[in-house]
Amino acid sequence: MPTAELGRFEFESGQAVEDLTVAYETYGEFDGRNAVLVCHALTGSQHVADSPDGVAGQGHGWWRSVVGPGKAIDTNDYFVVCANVPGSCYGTDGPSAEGPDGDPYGTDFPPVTVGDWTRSQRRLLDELGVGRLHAVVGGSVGGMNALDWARRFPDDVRRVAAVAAAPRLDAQCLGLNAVARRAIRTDPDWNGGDYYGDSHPDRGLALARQLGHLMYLSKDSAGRKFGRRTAGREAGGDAFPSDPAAAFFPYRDVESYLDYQADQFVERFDANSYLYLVRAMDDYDLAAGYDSDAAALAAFPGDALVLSFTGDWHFTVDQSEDLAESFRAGDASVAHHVVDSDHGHDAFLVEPESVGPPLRDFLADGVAGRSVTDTAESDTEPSSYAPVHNSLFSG
Ligand SMILES: CC(=O)SCCNC(=O)CCNC(=O)[C@H](O)C(C)(C)COP(=O)(O)OP(=O)(O)OC[C@H]1O[C@@H](n2cnc3c(N)ncnc32)[C@H](O)[C@@H]1OP(=O)(O)O
Ligand SMILES: N[C@@H](CCO)C(=O)O
Repeated sequence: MPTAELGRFEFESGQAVEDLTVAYETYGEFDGRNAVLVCHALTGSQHVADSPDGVAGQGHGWWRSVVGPGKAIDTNDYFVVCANVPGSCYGTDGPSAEGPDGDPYGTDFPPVTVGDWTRSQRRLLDELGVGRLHAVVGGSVGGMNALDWARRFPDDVRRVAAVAAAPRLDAQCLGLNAVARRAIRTDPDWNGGDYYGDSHPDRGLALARQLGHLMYLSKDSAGRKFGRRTAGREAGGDAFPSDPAAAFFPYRDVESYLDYQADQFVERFDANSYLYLVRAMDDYDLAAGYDSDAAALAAFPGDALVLSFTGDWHFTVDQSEDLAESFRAGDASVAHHVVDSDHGHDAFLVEPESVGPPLRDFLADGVAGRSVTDTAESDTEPSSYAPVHNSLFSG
């Protein structure tokens, strides 16, 4: 696994680490003009495409249907770079990494922000000899990371694609994320973040992720996947305490799914990293330090693709339309491409057939790309694309 030692790195919090290690992957050959930075989502890794050496676990590229030889982001044409963000746990320094005293940092690791991710990526690209990027592409909080590039380094990137993203999280998602973090911190095994070498706070992390999964589904996708079906009780994990009355009631398919996903997740992710990265997402505000989103993006002269999904209530089509309007106010050429999908937020991960063509053509020809559509040119009012399910709790 390639890593770069980036030297002293000062975080936006003012705290620093003396020698920041960043784990990254590259795919394809660099020709001086073809570098594409892909920014991963919350719990993703640097392994965006399948690795030729077949790394285990997260080596199974999380966007392998979109990035690779002959894929939409074609590694025969582009030099793709993906780096694990600071605070995460796939080889870049974060709470589970070894600190100066030889023990894991735990919660002594500095708080991280999306801006820290962008600055660490800039430093990594300098190490790799990449100056101006052809494009930055990111999904979900990776899309926020891509927007941060347009704001922070507007002359360093020709094209920016923000997929299933938004300028900031809304109050409902902030609330759910706050509860998710509490689930981790109230697990007795969390122990103030000092649990390495001991029992990990798996139950807290499982609950946090289950809340996350519910945010990434839509009512339609959850209804289609599970309905109200009953699952075999033997399918359930025994991680959580039960009560005698529970035996009278069904253990449902949706519960079984959440238990299964949580079991998988606690095997691959660190609880402190989850706390750190969710906070970074919550904290991100495109307009921070500016009067407005438009002012924050005003210096970006390139092409911008805003790609949203009708079934996504985590980052809504309306938020993407506002973002596109903010780009339109400046010098950027922008297209807001709306995908009609009931998959929910994770549509960007599971619908390569919808995401691939506009991304491919945007990388090739910018907003003039053949498959790229724009709400400003469509007959349909953007608001008519608004997701039906604005609230997790609406009837
Ligand atoms: C960059 C990044 O995003 S990070 C890395 C990838 N992303 C994530 O891990 C995010 C969290 N995961 C997800 O959101 C989704 O699982 C995705 C997006 C990765 C895949 O979505 P889908 O293809 O729709 O798969 P789905 O969510 O239905 O999960 C399928 C798994 O759940 C299991 N499953 C489905 N229904 C049930 C059920 N009722 N009970 C128990 N298990 C179930 C399936 O057997 C399957 O197991 P497998 O993965 O071992 O084969
Ligand atoms: N499900 C993805 C996207 C979250 O926004 C992840 O966990 O990384």
